[in-house]
Amino acid sequence: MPHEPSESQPIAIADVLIVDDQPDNVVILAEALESADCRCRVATSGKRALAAVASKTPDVILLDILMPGLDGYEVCRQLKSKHETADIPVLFLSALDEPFDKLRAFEAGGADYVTKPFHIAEVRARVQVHVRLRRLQQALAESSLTDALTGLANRRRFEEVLAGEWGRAERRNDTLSLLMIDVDHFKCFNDHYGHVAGDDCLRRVGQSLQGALSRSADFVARYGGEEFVAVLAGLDPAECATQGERLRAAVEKQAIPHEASTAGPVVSISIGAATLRPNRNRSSIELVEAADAALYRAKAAGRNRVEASSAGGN
Ligand SMILES: Nc1nc2c(ncn2[C@@H]2O[C@H](COP(=O)(O)OP(=O)(O)OP(=O)(O)O)[C@@H](O)[C@H]2O)c(=O)[nH]1
Repeated sequence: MPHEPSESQPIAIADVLIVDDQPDNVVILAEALESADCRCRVATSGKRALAAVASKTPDVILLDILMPGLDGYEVCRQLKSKHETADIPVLFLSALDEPFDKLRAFEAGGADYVTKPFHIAEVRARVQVHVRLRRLQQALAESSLTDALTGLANRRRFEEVLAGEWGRAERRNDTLSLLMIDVDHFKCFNDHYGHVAGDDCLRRVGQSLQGALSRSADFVARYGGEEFVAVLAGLDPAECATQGERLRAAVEKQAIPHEASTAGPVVSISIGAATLRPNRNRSSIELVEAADAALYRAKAAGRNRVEASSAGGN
């Protein structure tokens, strides 16, 4: 369960970027915020602010509007137009106090607006609210991509990773492999040992799979139910089958008793392995279907084995 910051908890140190060309404002803000669990960085122009964000993503940005060169509105617009920086809350701090100015700030993507001369306690309180909301948003984003039972990536995350890796492999003219993994006779396991034991078994299988993948780029997810999936880049079909065999052996080595299985005395998995070289005439669905067909053959051939797709790596 992701940690959700609450009202009563102090927030962890927050990284705040102060963007203002007036040194006096910067000093007052930095002093007040650093005494309130914030680490402040300073940028004295719009251009420098964009560079500071690119080098390290802050939790909140305090942004002046009237600055030489890029003004605050434009800085905010540029941040909001990029996927990596779009979610950083921007709190405008400006001497402009007409409703029209404030509206422009919100239209540019601002999350809040404080007029100068500001009351420092108010700025501090608003920063804390935005840090808390940002942390909550990050925790929610994380949990929406995580499988609650096993802690592995979930199907949604898998779809994202597969699309990303497919594109990357296509650009590099590299191969992409998929392992479709299914626990053998899992219905019998549940019937024999109960669903709580079944859940524990799925957790342990997930851990084994994760632990057996050696390269940092290798990816494993729970596909759904008792099915898991792994995405591996840059392997030929034989290497992919070898990785599949590592996973199969890792689960078998856990030696989780499965008296009701006809595939063996312990919990085992069947794996369908497929490797393709992505190009623009192909879709990743082809890879999933090839691995799925190979998994079907692994089941039909007696389970507890790896079957490679006949599609090959080209
Ligand atoms: N305990 C538990 N069981 C689950 C979960 N998700 C799916 N299952 C069970 O997994 C079982 C899958 O059964 P089947 O699809 O018939 O497959 P199987 O018994 O593994 O048979 P084969 O795949 O042919 O070896 C069903 O009984 C589901 O209820 C879960 O999160 N926890």
